[in-house]
Amino acid sequence: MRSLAPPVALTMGEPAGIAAEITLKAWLALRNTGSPFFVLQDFDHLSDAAGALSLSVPVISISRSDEASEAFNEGLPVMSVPLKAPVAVGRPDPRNASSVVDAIRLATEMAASGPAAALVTNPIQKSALYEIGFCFPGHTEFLEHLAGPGHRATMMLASEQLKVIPVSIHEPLSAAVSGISTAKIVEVARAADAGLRRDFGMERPRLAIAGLNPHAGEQGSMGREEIDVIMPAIETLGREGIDAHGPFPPDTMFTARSRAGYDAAICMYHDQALIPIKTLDVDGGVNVTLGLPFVRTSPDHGTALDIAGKGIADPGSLVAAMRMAIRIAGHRGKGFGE
Ligand SMILES: NC(=O)c1ccc[n+]([C@@H]2O[C@H](COP(=O)([O-])OP(=O)(O)OC[C@H]3O[C@@H](n4cnc5c(N)ncnc54)[C@H](O)[C@@H]3O)[C@@H](O)[C@H]2O)c1
Ligand SMILES: N[C@H](C(=O)O)[C@H](O)COP(=O)(O)O
Repeated sequence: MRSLAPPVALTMGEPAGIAAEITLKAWLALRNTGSPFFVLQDFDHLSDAAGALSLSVPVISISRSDEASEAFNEGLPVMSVPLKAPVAVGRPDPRNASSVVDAIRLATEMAASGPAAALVTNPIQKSALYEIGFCFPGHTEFLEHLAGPGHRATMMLASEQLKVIPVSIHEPLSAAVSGISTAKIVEVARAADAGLRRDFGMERPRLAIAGLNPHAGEQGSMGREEIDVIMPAIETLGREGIDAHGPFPPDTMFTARSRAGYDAAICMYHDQALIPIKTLDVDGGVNVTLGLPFVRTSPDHGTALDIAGKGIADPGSLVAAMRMAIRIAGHRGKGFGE
């Protein structure tokens, strides 16, 4: 099948991790589906990885994104972003960090200006990037910066069974807890509501707002954040016409029965959100950034340095990220059907 829509741009991620392996496997899964993508990666590194892992994937060099759709049925299109140092499996090399960042910048530019329908990012090893002065805790914050003033990035992780949006992202738990405010909860819930309408076609998303404390505070006897901070946010959201309810006890709000009652959970901190979704379906979960002027998704896992080069990496989450990026691009009028 051939697609007339622009291809998806995929970044290289951490070269010492599993990114090349899951990229090659994603091509095997998505070839002939009419959902072309190309990867910004070092050509030789990818070819070597295909050989070392015995994956029968022809790697095709392209210089422009519009060559990708034609090439995709024959092999994996690669727009070369050369690495600076040889890749040692499982051991990130800061000399390659600038290429990792360049790939994100280039792919973002293409997703923002039209040559790519969406941006999908492979996992990065943040510690390796910090060594060259990269000062963002993750893609989410970096992409918000690249999007420019007026854009607020909101992290959502989504699977068939659950969507979660944490109020704070990459900060220590103590700071996340002390930093919870009514204003932040309202801001994130508004972004979730808008993002679910725009990118997922929901008419009136039902948001479940998590509590912070055991038993959602047990009427104030186990913490007062629910009464003093979270409830006022829910009341504000209700006045704005946003369907938000809670605060729900965090230990039971992710059961199958509870999940049937809402479309997305607004969680008070990173792990409250990400533990349930990764536990339920790490191979089908996708990290989506809401609120950007371009579409961005990512697998929900990291660089998996411990299994790099072993041939056992599961490409499921990357494939799900590709499919979700294409669906969102379709909702935004940029994409194509599968
Ligand atoms: N989107 C991103 O860029 C992203 C997301 C999460 C973590 N990270 C980064 O990744 C690095 C490592 O993080 P971590 O160790 O917490 O999490 P991780 O997801 O890399 O690994 C956790 C465990 O899951 C396994 N695993 C991960 N992906 C797998 C796959 N596709 N198939 C089979 N097994 C898989 C790993 O082998 C490991 O045992 C950190 O630097 C972190 O910041 C990046
Ligand atoms: N918080 C994410 C997770 O734990 O899966 C991960 O760090 C990715 O974040 P970015 O998409 O901002 O890189």
